[in-house]
Amino acid sequence: MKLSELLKSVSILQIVGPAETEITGVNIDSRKIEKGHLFVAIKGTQTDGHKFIAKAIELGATAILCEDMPEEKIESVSYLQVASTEDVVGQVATNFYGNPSKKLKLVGVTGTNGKTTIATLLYNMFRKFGHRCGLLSTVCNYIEDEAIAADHTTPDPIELNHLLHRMVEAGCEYAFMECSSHAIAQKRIGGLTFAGGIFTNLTRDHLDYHKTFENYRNAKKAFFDGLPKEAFAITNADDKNGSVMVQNCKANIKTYSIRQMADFRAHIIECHFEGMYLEINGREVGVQFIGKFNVSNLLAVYGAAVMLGKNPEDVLVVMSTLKSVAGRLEPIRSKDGITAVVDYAHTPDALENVLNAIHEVLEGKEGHVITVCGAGGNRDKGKRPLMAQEAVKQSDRVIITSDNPRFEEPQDIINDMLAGLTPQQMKKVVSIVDRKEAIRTACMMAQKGDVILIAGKGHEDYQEIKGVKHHFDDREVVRDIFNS
Ligand SMILES: CC(=O)N[C@H]1[C@@H](OP(=O)(O)OP(=O)(O)OC[C@H]2O[C@@H](n3ccc(=O)[nH]c3=O)[C@H](O)[C@@H]2O)O[C@H](CO)[C@@H](O)[C@@H]1O[C@H](C)C(=O)N[C@@H](C)C(=O)N[C@H](CCC(=O)O)C(=O)O
Ligand SMILES: Nc1ncnc2c1ncn2[C@@H]1O[C@H](COP(=O)(O)OP(=O)(O)OP(=O)(O)O)[C@@H](O)[C@H]1O
Ligand SMILES: N[C@H](CCC[C@H](N)C(=O)O)C(=O)O
Ligand SMILES: [Mg+2]
Repeated sequence: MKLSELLKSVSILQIVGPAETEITGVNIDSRKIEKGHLFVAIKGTQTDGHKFIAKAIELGATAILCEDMPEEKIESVSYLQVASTEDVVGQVATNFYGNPSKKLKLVGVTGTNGKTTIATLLYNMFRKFGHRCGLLSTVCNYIEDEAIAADHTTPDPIELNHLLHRMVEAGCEYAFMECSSHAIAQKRIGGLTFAGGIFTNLTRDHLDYHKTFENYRNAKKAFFDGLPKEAFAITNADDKNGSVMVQNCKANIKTYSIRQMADFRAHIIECHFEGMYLEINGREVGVQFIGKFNVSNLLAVYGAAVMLGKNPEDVLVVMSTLKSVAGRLEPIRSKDGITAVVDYAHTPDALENVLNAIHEVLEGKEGHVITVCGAGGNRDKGKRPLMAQEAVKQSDRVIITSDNPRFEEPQDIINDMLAGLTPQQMKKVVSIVDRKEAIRTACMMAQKGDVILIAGKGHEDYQEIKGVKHHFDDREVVRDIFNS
């Protein structure tokens, strides 16, 4: 692609070197540069991409997009200066891959919890409607049936546009994606054209990165500020930030609620371990999910499907066939009548909700609740004591253990969690650093009718310790224990 074509709609402050050249690829990481690539130098949280300009050229970069012009320049290389590389990299990536989001109906989901669930259910639903679809999510990316491992919730702008381009090539009509707050703040979704946006909820998470709750909220809001007027924006009227999100949104705004008047409304008629019976906008439907929060998630799915032009009755028929997403309230039963539930709850709010869901189902029955949970290392420390409090509030026994310690000492993380508890609360808590031992202990404590919640890692099949991912899967561990 010609450099001028690649930089369409990008405001360039200065060009040094050849104004036109043929570009074979775009990269923000010097280590991935190949001959003929454009290297985009970005100032990051760990280092400054500008430091790797020389390295990129050595590897074959023929053009450099930067904020600061390097002092030493090479004659054959084009240097293009912009005010903010982060602001324009999305547009450049989109241009390079032929504007794939415009050729798809792209729906983005943002909020603290529920993104993976909603995006995945929409992908499953639209495939059941017979459409070719793509999915970008924390668990895995998909182009129709082809699974492509995901290492971020939202990929970097280059990979993101590459994946969307591959979806277009594969004949996809729809793409559903999660928009993490990091991704929005870092403009990974810059330049994309969305057909719709969904807001789930906003509670505490990622304050290590955003510093204040307000910054975190504004990052999410920026997604809705950027939606075009042709798009729809579906927001959760039950969340106190639901209306803030769409304050400056030009799109067609719709609301959903399980508590008040809204465009999309639902209430629970009946609930058991296998699922719920719901009324959605006046029609009844049986679903294979539990938990009030899943009613909200399903409403968001319903709303988006209707806004994408589907007939409400058909949507409910397909909805009744949808199954829970990997590692989200995934039940595993023992021969002796114990139920383990593996869930990805890794915020105080998610823990509260998941435990609520378990109690809603247990209501009137004998069983106790035993919770196994930890907190991730090198992430928001403030959430740790709050997570322990939530676990203790609604469990009969709690085993505090390790999640992904990353570069922290596991015992330090556990201590941060325990610091949130009173001596009285401590009486129902034990801490066991080794996660497998913690799960085994919970299984030993449990009796017929009890529920063991294993929270935090959901679908993850690894435990990340000091930069190394060791194989670890909560579901596998609990199945082995149940079968032995
Ligand atoms: C804090 C954070 O989000 N960091 C992301 C950010 O990296 P950064 O700003 O720290 O980059 P940096 O390491 O300082 O490097 C600056 C620039 O120099 C470049 N570089 C660096 C080294 C080199 O040799 N050559 C080179 O060119 C880098 O490619 C980069 O462009 O931009 C990178 C490219 O997009 C991301 O890979 C990286 O994700 C890190 C690894 C990460 O762990 N992110 C997590 C927190 C994250 O993004 N999570 C959210 C989900 C959270 C949720 O659950 O909601 C996600 O979307 O996955
Ligand atoms: N609507 C919701 N409200 C509150 N909690 C929820 C909701 N949906 C799911 N959860 C809880 O949050 C956990 C994570 O759900 P999910 O993976 O769908 O969220 P996410 O927003 O994609 O998370 P991440 O930011 O880590 O990608 C679930 O395992 C469940 O415990
Ligand atoms: N995407 C989230 C996932 C957290 C999952 C939990 N298992 C942890 O490691 O903290 C994050 O990176 O904060
Ligand atoms: Mg997710």
